Formats: sequence, C-alpha cells, structure tokens
Amino acid sequence: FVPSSLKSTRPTSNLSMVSSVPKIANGSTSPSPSDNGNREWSPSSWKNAVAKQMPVYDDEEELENAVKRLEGVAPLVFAGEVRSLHEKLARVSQGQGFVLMGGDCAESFKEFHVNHIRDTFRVIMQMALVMTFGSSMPVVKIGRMAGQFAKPRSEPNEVIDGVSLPSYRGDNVNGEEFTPEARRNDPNRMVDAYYQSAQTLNILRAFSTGGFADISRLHAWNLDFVEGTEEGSRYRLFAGKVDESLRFMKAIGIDTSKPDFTSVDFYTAHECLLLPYEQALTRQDSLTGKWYDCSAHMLWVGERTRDLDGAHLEFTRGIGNPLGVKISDKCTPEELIRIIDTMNPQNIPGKLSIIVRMGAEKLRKNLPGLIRAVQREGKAVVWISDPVHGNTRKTASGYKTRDFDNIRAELRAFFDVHDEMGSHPGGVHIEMTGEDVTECTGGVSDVTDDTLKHRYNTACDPRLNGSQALELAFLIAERMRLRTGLPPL
Ligand SMILES: O=C[C@H](O)[C@H](O)COP(=O)(O)O
Ligand SMILES: C=C(OP(=O)(O)O)C(=O)O
Ligand SMILES: [Mn+2]
Repeated sequence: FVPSSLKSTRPTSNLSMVSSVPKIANGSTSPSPSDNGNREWSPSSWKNAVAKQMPVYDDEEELENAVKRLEGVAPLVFAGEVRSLHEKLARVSQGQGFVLMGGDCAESFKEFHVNHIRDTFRVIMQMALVMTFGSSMPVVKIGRMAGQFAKPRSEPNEVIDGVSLPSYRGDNVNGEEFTPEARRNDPNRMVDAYYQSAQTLNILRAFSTGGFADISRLHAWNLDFVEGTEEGSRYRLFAGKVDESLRFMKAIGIDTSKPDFTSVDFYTAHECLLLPYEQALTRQDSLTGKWYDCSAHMLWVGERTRDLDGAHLEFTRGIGNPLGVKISDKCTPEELIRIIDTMNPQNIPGKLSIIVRMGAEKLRKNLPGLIRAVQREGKAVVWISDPVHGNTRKTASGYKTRDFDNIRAELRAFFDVHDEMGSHPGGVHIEMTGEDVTECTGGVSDVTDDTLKHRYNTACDPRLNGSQALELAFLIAERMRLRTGLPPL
C-alpha cells in the first residue's frame, strides 16, 4: 500500500535533495507555489504570520550568519527515508500497526554522550519488541532524538529569589544556567545543535543497521537497573519466547542473519518550533520540486503553537514530511478539522498524526467528539496518545514530576475510547530515557516525591526511566493484543 501522493513521485536518488538551498536571511527567496493548498507557500512564508514562542535575537546580523551557515550544511535525512516513514504511517492510519515515539523532553549539550543515546535506543527497541511480539503488529519506531532541542515555555521569564531572567528555551536557543549570559538567545546555538544532531543520527544509524539491533542479541539488551525489577523478569520471559521462535524459524530453514532480523528502521522527529532552524534545513527535491524539512523525518507542531493563522502551521503546511500536531482539551472538534485541512489538505493517509495529550479524565470527555468529527469528515489520521504532557505536577519541594498511575490511566482511557468509537489507537508518544533517572513517581521503580532528588537530570520535563517505559510497553501490548483477538499475555 502506497499513499497516492507518493505513487506519483518519481524515484529520487538520495542526493537529489541537496540541490537548491533556500536563502532566508535576506528574505530574497522567490516563493514557489506549493501543491499543498492553494495559497502561495515558500520556506519563509511563515514570516508573514505570527510566530508564538519564538526567541527574539538581539543581533540581527549574528542570526543571519548562523542561518547562512545552516543553509550550507548537509541535510540530516533524505527523501527516500521520509517516504518510507510516510508509507508506514499510512498503514497505521488504516489500522495496520502502531507507532512508538520516545525520547528526551529536551536533548541537551551537557547530557550528550553515546551511552545516553545507546540506552534510550535500547529501551525503545525493548519496548518495540514487547509491543510487536505481544500484539503481532508492526511497530513504527521514532526517536524524539537528533533535533529535539527547542522548548515552548509557559512563562517568558523565570524568577528566582526576586531575580527575573528569560526562561530557558532549549539548548539551541539559550543556556539552562540561571545567569544573564546563559539566558541570552544565541543564534550560534542552532549550529551547535545541528552538529550534535548529526552525531546523534550517525550513531543511531550505526545502532540500527550495524548489528546492535540484531534480534538474536536481545538478551544483551538488558539494562542493569531493570534486572532486579518485575519488568525485567517479564522482559526476560518475553526474550525467551522470542528466542524460541527464532530457533523454530532457523529449524524450518529461515535465514535469521538476513537484514530483516538484524537491522531496524529507526526514524527521528522533534517539535517544529524554532522556525529559522527548520527553514534553513528545508531543501527542495530537484526531481519532484517538493520541499522537505531535512532536520528530521517527522515534525510535529506543539499545543502552544498550533494556531490556525500562526507561523507554525504556515511553515508545516508546505513541507513534504509526515507531520504531527499536539491536541489538548482546549481544541474543539471544529478547530481540529480546520487544523487537519490546513496541515493535510489532500487528506493523504499517513501524512498527519493527531497527538492527544489532556489527562485521563478530560480525554474520556473530549476524545469521542474529536474522533466523531474526524470520522464524519472522512479524514485519514493516525491517533497517537501522549500520556505525559497532560499529567505534569509540581511537588512541595518544587520538582516538576508526573505520576506513573496518571500516565497509565490516560493510556487506558485512550484505548477505551478507541474501543468505543471503533477507531484505531495508532500509537504512543512519551518522554523517556534509557537511564535510571528519578523524575517521574510510581511504577515498579517506585520513585517517590522524596527520592526525586536522587537522579533528577532532565533539562525540561520529567522523563520515564527505563523500567517505567517498559512497564508502559507491556500495558500497550496487552491492550493491542485484546484488540487483535489474541488471548491475554
Ligand atoms: O515540553 C513541553 C513544554 O516545553 C514544557 O512542558 C513547558 O514547561 P513549563 O510549563 O515549565 O514552561
Ligand atoms: C512541548 C511539548 O508538548 P506539548 O506541545 O504537548 O505541550 C513536548 O512534547 O515537549
Ligand atoms: Mn515536554
């Protein structure tokens, strides 16, 4: 199955996208019409709309120079990869598969290390294995990685002991440290973020195809700190069953050393927030004339910037990548349909994912109406649950945290509502890390308000640790299993 828009696309060589680099700093790029809607679109047409959450830079020339440098760098992803993700998402929109998106709330310069990337990648692989084996459905694996830097904030300023400074907006904008120097918006950080993303993607590609993801090595994927937990034992039990299946396959003559068994398709995504960066990485495919944002395979627009007449929808409506949009309880069914019409005017399956994040209670109340509107209008979307962003709370001692029970409750509500509505629960989007952090409370790892301080390392929102993430994977596998008519695990 291939989405119709992709069928008509002539095959491109990977190099076809590095041609024609748009100029943006001086606004001299002549807009070329996009086939995505009737209005003229260009990589810089977002500048005519209101861009919320955008850092203001105090030195225009410094910004222009940084953007120029980025216009000259190599794209991080290529058209063929983007299309292969699109095809997989199209299948999910038709009920065949499940999306797993996960990674840090904010990648940081300080936390950058190959072990950090490896551990997150490994937990995503473990989760995917549990979900695929448990549900007998393909799982599309997407990392919130290699570009997830910019953060929208609730407050423009942060006040500590009577001192007010601009809020931290992600390492590609300013620094976390509470000093005027660190909190200055520095456009050169975009260039640093690009190079870090390139390194991250390089090692992710190596992990995906170089043997690390070989399914016969899955016992080696165990994480030390998951070992002693109930999730660890459940995972080992699963790994044993998969091993047995592999031995059976070998016995009947299937070659399990083939790439199907030894490598995985792994994609990247991040919030499309910092538009000068995204614009500079947007390149035109010389064969098809389509524009792609080559900073990631998939981009999503956040809850705070999804205004119909805003810059973020203007930018994303013109790019060929699969898109997502975050939706809270503030979004009405009518508004959702207008967002869909803007971001996916041709109603191409797999093009748009609706990432719902509102907390269990509000979700049970609001999601049915949103699904009903989508069904009535015949829109092809992928429904994804982000069960973390609607469940953030502050502890008495000031830590931002999330309770595992609330996250699990939102995920259950998501599955329940889709069961009632006859629609397909298409995926999950979580903030997680493979490390043994103490940022979210509860779950088998039993973090409490008092122990949050032990390993609270996040640069922004609290992440699930490896065992909490695995626990969610088992829950998802169980629910998907029931839907496919398989007996409980
Ligand atoms: O990751 C999402 C947002 O950037 C984050 O939740 C905002 O957090 P804040 O409410 O502390 O600004
Ligand atoms: C900013 C984020 O989410 P939302 O737009 O849902 O608040 C995020 O995913 O980090
Ligand atoms: Mn977040």
